[in-house]
Amino acid sequence: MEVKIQKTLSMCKNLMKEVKTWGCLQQTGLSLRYMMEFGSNPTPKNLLISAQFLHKELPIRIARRAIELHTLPHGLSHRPPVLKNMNDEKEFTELIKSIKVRHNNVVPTMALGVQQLKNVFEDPDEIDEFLDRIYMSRIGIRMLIGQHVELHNPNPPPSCVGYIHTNMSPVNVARNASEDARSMCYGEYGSAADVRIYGDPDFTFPYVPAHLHLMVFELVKNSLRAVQDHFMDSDEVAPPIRIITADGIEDVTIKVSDEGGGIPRSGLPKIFTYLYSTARNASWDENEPSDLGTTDNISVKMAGNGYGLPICRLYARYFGGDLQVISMEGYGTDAYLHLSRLGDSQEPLP
Ligand SMILES: Nc1ncnc2c1ncn2[C@@H]1O[C@H](COP(=O)(O)OP(=O)(O)OP(=O)(O)O)[C@@H](O)[C@H]1O
Repeated sequence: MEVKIQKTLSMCKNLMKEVKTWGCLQQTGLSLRYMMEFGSNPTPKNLLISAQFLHKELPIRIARRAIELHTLPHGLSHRPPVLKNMNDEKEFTELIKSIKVRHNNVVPTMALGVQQLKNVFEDPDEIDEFLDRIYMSRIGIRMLIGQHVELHNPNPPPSCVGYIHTNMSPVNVARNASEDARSMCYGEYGSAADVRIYGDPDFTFPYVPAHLHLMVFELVKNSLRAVQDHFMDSDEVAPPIRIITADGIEDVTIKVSDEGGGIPRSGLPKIFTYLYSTARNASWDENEPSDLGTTDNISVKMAGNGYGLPICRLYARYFGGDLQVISMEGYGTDAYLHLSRLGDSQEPLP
């Protein structure tokens, strides 16, 4: 028995040593343009180069996050939901192979741990900055793994290089995302405001449709909810939500405008913080299934987690864009989603 314990302890020590070694190495950020150009020619030689890159890059990125998790204040890394994942460290090598699947649970697991410690943190910025780094890193890791896996697809969909659509129509993606958000709204409220989309459906640029779908879905969902609540006791027909797309030289910008009563000025600084939600059903249930963190949806309800806006902004920033929210209390809200169309900015690596 003692020999077994000694053996396990020595394995753990070696593993920690290895994590530290990897965690000290420099991360390498890629740009959308590079991923697209490299991926458009998936020859055996390029697949090998890609695999060699991931083989080195993933341990570095994961090790950096593992080190940060270990050094968290207030014992966050010892909360039961977080610990569950930390045990996986022991199978680090195996874990790299199945990393994408494992990462499916990182967001809800961390969110639950953070929720349990919500009142313990003296400085709320501390936890927001930490979560930003964790989730940004996660977006990058999933993008890299997804790109590599998709490059093996012998019949890729037309105009697709891995996750990147070389001719993505923002108007079409916005239409699909809005319909998905409206369906959810119907399910929860029994009705949903119209969504009108303005812009040229034939205009295209290279981007990741799953990312844009997620962002527009979250913004429209917020607007639909605001309109529903604002016009709840009114006989007036709920005013439509307007989505305007503009193609500039630097950015493609998508504006989501609603007349849902806006956000009080005092509340604005909080909307990009995690866990801030004014939803009546704001609740965290350990047993409740959640889609938080998949590329397609980050929430299964209209509202309640307070994750929509901060995660949406991370997706926008990942490829060099940004998200701004401007509001007129008593009238409505405009969300400006800026997507960098040049695709040259390197991944922001925390
Ligand atoms: N268009 C909007 N109109 C009015 N308030 C808004 C709007 N968008 C966001 N908000 C406010 O910002 C808060 C945070 O939004 P966020 O999307 O981050 O989380 P949520 O919608 O509450 O929950 P979820 O994680 O399920 O998206 C909302 O609870 C709401 O109070």
